[in-house]
Amino acid sequence: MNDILQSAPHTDLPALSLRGVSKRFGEAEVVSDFSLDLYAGEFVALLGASGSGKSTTLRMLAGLERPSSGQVLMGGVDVTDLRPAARNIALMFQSYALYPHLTVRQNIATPLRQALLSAAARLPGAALLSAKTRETEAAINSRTQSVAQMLRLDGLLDRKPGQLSGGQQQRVALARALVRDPSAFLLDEPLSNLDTALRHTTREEIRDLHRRTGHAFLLVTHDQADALSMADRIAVMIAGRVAQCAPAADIYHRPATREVARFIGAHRMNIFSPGPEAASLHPRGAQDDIGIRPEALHIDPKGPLSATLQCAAFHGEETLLHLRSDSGAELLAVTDGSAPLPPQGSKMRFAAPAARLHCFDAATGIRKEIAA
Ligand SMILES: Nc1ncnc2c1ncn2[C@@H]1O[C@H](COP(=O)(O)OP(=O)(O)OP(=O)(O)O)[C@@H](O)[C@H]1O
Repeated sequence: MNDILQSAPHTDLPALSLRGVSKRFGEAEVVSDFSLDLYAGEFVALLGASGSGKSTTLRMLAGLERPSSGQVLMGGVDVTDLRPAARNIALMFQSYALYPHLTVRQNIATPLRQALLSAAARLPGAALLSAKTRETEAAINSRTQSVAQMLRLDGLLDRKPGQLSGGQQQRVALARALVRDPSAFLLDEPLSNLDTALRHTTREEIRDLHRRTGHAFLLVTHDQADALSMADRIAVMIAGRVAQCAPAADIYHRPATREVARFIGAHRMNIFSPGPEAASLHPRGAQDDIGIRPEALHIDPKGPLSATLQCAAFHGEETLLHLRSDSGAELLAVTDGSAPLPPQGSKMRFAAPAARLHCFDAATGIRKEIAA
């Protein structure tokens, strides 16, 4: 009993590892040769477009799906063939599906009751008959109370889910996932049902929970703002493969491939194919692709890049300029929302600091370093 209530031992080995894991459904390989180490205390986000294989990866970690090849390890032990219940992993899905007829206390305690009490001992009144059941119930109650306190739910324990706000329900779901003190915590799009304001507070809460528990957290999301704001490292998944796994700032400033560059960033990176226009930004543009983020371009009458304003979209703090470059490429630039703008159809010129330019091999799309 105490084994389940105690924290997982902290070792130097990763809490969770994927070693060359692939998954095929029929002919289609939806996850290819995926390797990742997740240590206790780390928060990693698996970020990718819909269909890139994120949930399948998470399901293989949780034991809900068997890899076609490769291994899943926990604390260095091969768990590839272990069923979900035998892995000490908490999984939280998009819909947090609380039991509506149970109180918050009962909802949180359910995973422990199922793990620690027999079906007979879970019946109402069973605790009156057996001292052992009473002792287990007391331990479950105390653990429930401490997890509820951690998530600021202790004043709400006797309410039913229907009497809670969306954010409170979310915290109950987190508490229920945490109550068994898992060695890893997997979150599958946990914020997708929340409105914008609640999303911001819940991000903070999950981040805070991670700091306080010291567990290994893996978040699956298609929303880069969620990944950037919560995770220490982001694994960008493109078509079943990890295209890059690095801290958020590295992925933004030094994307490993053209695809990652286009995927990360509030606005899609401008990427020029080799030619005079790319070469006007950097000599390497004669043979390589040159990229520049819209937010790194600035209006400069003497700048090398000339384009025609197609339309401007005002967003308050900033204005998005949709332009067409002289070679006919679409171009996006961001300017200060308070700056006056020329009328549609005007010719404008832009410059970009050399340090903000990105260079990619035109054939493979792989990043090449360029001197600033
Ligand atoms: N049981 C299954 N049988 C066949 N194909 C499947 C199965 N589960 C997933 N797939 C396919 O595998 C691919 C990856 O799906 P997955 O759900 O892992 O992607 P995802 O990145 O999590 O997407 P989303 O963000 O939309 O949930 C998709 O093309 C999906 O249709």
